[in-house]
Formats: sequence, C-alpha cells, structure tokens
Amino acid sequence: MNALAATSRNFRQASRLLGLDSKLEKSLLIPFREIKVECTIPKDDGSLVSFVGFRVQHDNARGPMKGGIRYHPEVDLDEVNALAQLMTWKTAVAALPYGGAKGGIGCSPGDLSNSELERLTRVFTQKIHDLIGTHTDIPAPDMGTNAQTMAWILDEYSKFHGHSPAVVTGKPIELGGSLGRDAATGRGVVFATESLLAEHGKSISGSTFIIQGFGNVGSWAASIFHERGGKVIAIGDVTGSIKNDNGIDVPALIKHKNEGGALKDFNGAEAMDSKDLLVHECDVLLPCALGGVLNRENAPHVKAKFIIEAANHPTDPEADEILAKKGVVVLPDIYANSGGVIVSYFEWVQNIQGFMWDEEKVNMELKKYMNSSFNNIKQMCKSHDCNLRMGAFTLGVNRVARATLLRGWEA
Ligand SMILES: NC(=O)C1=CN([C@@H]2O[C@H](COP(=O)(O)OP(=O)(O)OC[C@H]3O[C@@H](n4cnc5c(N)ncnc54)[C@H](O)[C@@H]3O)[C@@H](O)[C@H]2O)C=CC1
Ligand SMILES: O=C(O)CCC(=O)C(=O)O
Repeated sequence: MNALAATSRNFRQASRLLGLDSKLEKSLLIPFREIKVECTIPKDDGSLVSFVGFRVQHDNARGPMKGGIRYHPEVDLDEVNALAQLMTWKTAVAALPYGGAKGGIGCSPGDLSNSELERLTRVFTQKIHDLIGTHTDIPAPDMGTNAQTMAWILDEYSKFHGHSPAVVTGKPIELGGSLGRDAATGRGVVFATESLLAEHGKSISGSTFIIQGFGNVGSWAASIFHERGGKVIAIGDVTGSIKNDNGIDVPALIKHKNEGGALKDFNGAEAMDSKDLLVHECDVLLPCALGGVLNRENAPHVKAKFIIEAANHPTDPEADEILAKKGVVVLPDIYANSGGVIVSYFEWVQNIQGFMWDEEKVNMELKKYMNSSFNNIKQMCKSHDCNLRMGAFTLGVNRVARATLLRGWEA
C-alpha cells in the first residue's frame, strides 16, 4: 500500500473511533494546497538539468503549516501528501500551535555537487517563496537536507522578503538555529523509547537495539542509547549493514563515518545482509530511514519486542496487523519522531523573541513535551480501547477537528 493510502487509512480509522461527521472527515483529509514546480539549474559542466519540486500544505486550522523538505529520488506528490498529512497530526499530538506541510525534490543529493545543490535549493525557494513564511508555512530539514540547505533557503527568501530567520528551522546556530535541534529528533526518540520501556518494566540500559538509517536521526539516537548504557547490536544504512552482538562502539563508528568511512568497512563489527537487519533478534528495532520498510513479507519474521518509528510511516498497515498479532508493540511515528518538530517550534519561538535558550533548557523542555504527549496518548488508548497508533491518531485528529469546528464553516 502506498504511503498516502496507508496514512489516510489510519486517519479514517481514527475518525471512526472519534465519530467524526463525514463532511468534516473529508475536509480534514483534503490538503489545503499542493504546489508542484519545475526547477532547472545549470550543472557544474554547463549542461542544464531539471528536477520536480513539491510543497504540500495540508492543514492550517491550528496555526502556520510546518514540516521538512526531503531530497530523495523517490519523492513524488503522493509521498509528499502523506508526509504533509502526518505533520498535521504530529504537531497536534505534540500540542504545538502549528498545522502540517511537507516538501521535497525528486533528486539524488549524493550525485550533485555542493554548488549544484545550492543552485537547486535557491531555484526551488524562488518558486515557492510567496507561499511560505514565518506565519504561513515554515520548512525544516528532512531526509537528504540539513542545516546548510536551510541556510540557503533563508538567504534566498530574505532577498524577497527581508531578513526572516523564523521562515525556516533547523538552521545553523550562526544564523539563528537552536542549540539542540540537530540532535532533537534522535533525543526525542530516546525519551519516547524510555517511556515505553518503563511501562513494560524495562530500561534502556540492558536492552538491545537495532537501527536502520545512520543519518541525522539514526546516528543521534544510536549515540544517546549507547551513552545511556543501551547495547546497539546492529546498524544499517544505504551502503550496507553491520552487527556486533557485544554492542557496537557508536562514538567510534561516528568518527569512522565522519572521516569518510563506509559502514561496512568499520572494523568494530562484522558485515551482515541488509535484508536480515529488520528481522534480527533484539529488544528494540528502530527504522530511521525510509517509509514502508516493514511490510507483509518481513513482518512475520520480526523478532523485536518493540518497534519505535523514528522514520515516517515505516510500517505498512498490513505489517501493523501482523505485528499486533505477534504481540510486538509499535510506537507510532507521529509521536516517536516528534522531537524534531518540537525543537523546531522552540527555534521559531526563540527567533520571534530574538532570544536564545541554552541547550539544557531546550533538552529539558523537549523531555516535558515528549512525556506529556506519551501520557495523553495512553489516555486516548484507554478511552478508545485502542493501540498506540490509534491513541496517537485520535489525539491528533481530535485536536485538529475541534480547531476546525471552532473556526466555523461560514464562507
Ligand atoms: N531530520 C529530522 O529532524 C526528522 C526526520 N524524520 C524522519 O527520519 C527519517 C530519517 O531522516 P534523517 O535522519 O533526517 O535523514 P538523513 O538523510 O540524515 O539520513 C538518512 C539515512 O537513511 C539511510 N538510508 C537511505 N536509504 C536507505 C535504505 N534503502 N536502506 C537503509 N538505509 C537507508 C541513509 O544511508 C542515511 O543513513 C526519515 O523518514 C525522516 O522523514 C522524522 C522527523 C524529523
Ligand atoms: O522540524 C520540522 O519542522 C519538521 C520535521 C519533519 O519534517 C518531521 O517531523 O517529519
């Protein structure tokens, strides 16, 4: 099932549990605006190349729309729609004063030089600058983009609208970025895991972890699990996978990667087949890369007791059902990876106030937001007698539905 069908199916299930009116249900599902633009740039050799860029603004009932920008060859309108919809429910679950949006460009960032990436980002910004803004739609990094990408967007946007640091989050600190934003999604994932494990009488220290994806989210999550006494026994990325049953030395692996080394060449672990990564024995499995990686083919073979959805929509609905029957507990994306957008919100607040928080305050507030969402989700699970995914969806969808109704329907 594709990402949009899967996300919409989860939404409809939550809508039924909440007893929403069918007109309201339809209006919540249809995106506010879909933007598709052609971005043509000269390559370094002088030849021209075109890419398609998207920004889907899903809902703004609760505030300005918010969500990352992804650079990946598989980006298309359906996927961006699904990711934008997930942002609407995610910001609502976290009780942030935001709606949801997402953007992306169908490209392979690894095949483009730094100056080609800069030109592409600037052209994309030129095409969408009138439709984003500090109080309308605020982009941030996602897969394949980073603080540098946000710096280019900020610079290009400011040429049209004047200096506007709060138009993007996840910026470099020197340009108004927040301390702690780089690590925030991974750190939030760790707080979420800690709450879930505690409920089951377990803790990070003494548990084993497998992580798919070793970029921003996966590497920070791995590093903080390791710091807290967790044993990270296998890690995979787009180049391959490695394992060490005694635990991978995560700081040494990060150093190896920062020096340009490939995962498979790390000498503190042995290579494993990437097909086996998600079905290898462990306590906690963390998909931190692409969507749809847990599906009906591999779900029956999953041996983890807990799955923490650090990636967006990593679990297909068919896999969800199989995992539930096996007793595997799945902590859903719209809660598990919300640490990134929570600290993006803190960054936006700091930019608007013109005041900078220290990292300790950022991390402390992040923990408060993550713990509060977890308790609210558990409450919804109790009220609607449902699993954690539906607990999170009913929490988010109900907040957006209430805001929509309070605004009224009159033209
Ligand atoms: N960056 C952020 O703040 C947030 C990211 N997310 C989600 O987390 C996930 C990862 O995002 P980032 O870490 O930011 O991306 P990133 O671009 O920094 O890293 C992506 C990682 O995934 C790996 N990967 C790509 N294709 C793969 C494949 N076929 N098999 C195994 N590994 C593969 C890459 O090698 C890389 O290690 C995405 O689903 C994103 O939407 C969610 C919330 C916030
Ligand atoms: O930080 C943000 O605004 C959005 C992060 C994001 O794209 C996500 O949570 O999937």
